[in-house]
Amino acid sequence: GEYYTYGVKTSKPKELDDLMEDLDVWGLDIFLMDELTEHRPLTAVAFTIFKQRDLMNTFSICPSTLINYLIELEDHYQSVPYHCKIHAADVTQSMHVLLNHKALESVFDDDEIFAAIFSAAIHDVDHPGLTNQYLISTASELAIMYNDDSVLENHHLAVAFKLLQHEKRDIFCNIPKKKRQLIRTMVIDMVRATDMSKHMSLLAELKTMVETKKVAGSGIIELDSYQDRIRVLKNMLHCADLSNPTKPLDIYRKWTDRVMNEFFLQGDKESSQGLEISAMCDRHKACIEKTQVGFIDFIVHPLWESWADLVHPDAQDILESLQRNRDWYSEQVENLQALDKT
Ligand SMILES: COc1ccc(-c2ccn(CCC(=O)N3C[C@@H](C)O[C@H](C)C3)n2)cc1OC1CCCC1
Ligand SMILES: [Mg+2]
Ligand SMILES: [Zn+2]
Repeated sequence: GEYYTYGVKTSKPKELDDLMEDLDVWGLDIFLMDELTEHRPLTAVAFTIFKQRDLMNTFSICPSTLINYLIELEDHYQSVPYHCKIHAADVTQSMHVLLNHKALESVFDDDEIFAAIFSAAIHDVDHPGLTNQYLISTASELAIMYNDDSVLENHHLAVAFKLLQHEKRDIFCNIPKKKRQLIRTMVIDMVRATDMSKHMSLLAELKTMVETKKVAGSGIIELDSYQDRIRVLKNMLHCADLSNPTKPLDIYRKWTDRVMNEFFLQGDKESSQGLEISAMCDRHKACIEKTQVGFIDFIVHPLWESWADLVHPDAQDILESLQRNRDWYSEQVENLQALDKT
């Protein structure tokens, strides 16, 4: 058919070739990827990563089955401002870069790499643009289904695995049963760990691993138990999910606009339903810049500082980018405060 090198149609093959040069670069312009792939950023990014990592051969996945699955998966991302298919593509590409850290070289095997990339691609599928707290407070169908426990994250997993149940989409069909179950277990562990309510315990585990880190002479980390290996992978996906503030400022600011839009739409819903408007969801009261400084200081920097310790010195440039962005948003807060005084 018309599928090109990257599994998708494009009217600008040269420009897409150039952009794909940056597939393993932190700060790839995922919004340009969305444009050049005619709004199939997730299919293009995931397919190309699978190809680059030779995962189709390793797991005997036929390209058309992978394309069929990725297109169906991408079509199940809702057109909400933040948790859309571009976010999924962004987290998948970010995961791909983190897996390339020198300190992690040849640490993970093919099963773990496949599970990690697959988890990133599916991790927010069918996200309604509402928070777990909102779904729980409104006794939504999803909250009832999942008994208020990691409601969205369990839903993303169920949708993603259900999409596999069609023979022309089942990318696991040639994987031996035992191995398929191991990969499924790892994927469930990783996606459940993207629930913000798990953040503090995940970070505590990461800090413990840093303190007890065993490093070979080459600087490569030694992880000898499943628990340790999955702990690193869970933190890696959580870092990728919380990577917006570490990207180039113009890209970060687009994500801020989108996440605030999604929060404000929830606030509008809450207001029209006579509910109390959730924190940061009131479009008439939010201070976007101040909230980003707080988000970086209390959540993003502590996490990335620990990650950078674990893979030292591989994430130094990421930390520096985060610091620059924090300073920029902090200056905006000062400018706004100065304005209030005029
Ligand atoms: C660019 O800005 C952000 C980018 C990402 C996040 C963020 C926090 C936790 N995650 C991980 C997924 C998650 O758990 N949730 C549940 C809830 C916190 O909404 C998040 C959106 C998703 N992602 C937050 C961001 O800003 C904060 C939210 C509004 C102002 C400060
Ligand atoms: Mg999520
Ligand atoms: Zn996410």
